Amino acid sequence: MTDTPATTSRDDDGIPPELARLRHSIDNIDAALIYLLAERFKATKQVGVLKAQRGLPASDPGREERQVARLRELARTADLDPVFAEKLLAFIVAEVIRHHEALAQDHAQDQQQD
Ligand SMILES: O=C(O)C(=O)C[C@]1(C(=O)O)C=C[C@@H](O)C=C1
Repeated sequence: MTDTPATTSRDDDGIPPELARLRHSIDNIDAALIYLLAERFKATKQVGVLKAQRGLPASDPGREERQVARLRELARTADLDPVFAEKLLAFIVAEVIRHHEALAQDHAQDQQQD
């Protein structure tokens, strides 16, 4: 089998052009979401290192509360379901906290070895 690019004309064969156009747009949006998430995780990794170095807790419920309120409001303005926006943030933040905890553990182990 030969390699096929991510978006192939073969994928679009035999489907209505309008559907193909919309799927192309969806693929672009999905790509943007992946790049945006990667940037967000790069930033939160730096936060995790900083927190580990200073012995700060992985999670900050007050900050999360403010983020939820802000994103729910943004979602309303953008005509997106605020409940979905809150769930998405919770999903992402849970992963960030997992990373923070792993970084804190690594940092504690490094300290013990010194
Ligand atoms: O802002 C922080 O303190 C973070 O660790 C980042 C972040 C986030 O992903 O936005 C993650 C965990 C905290 O509970 C709050 C926010």
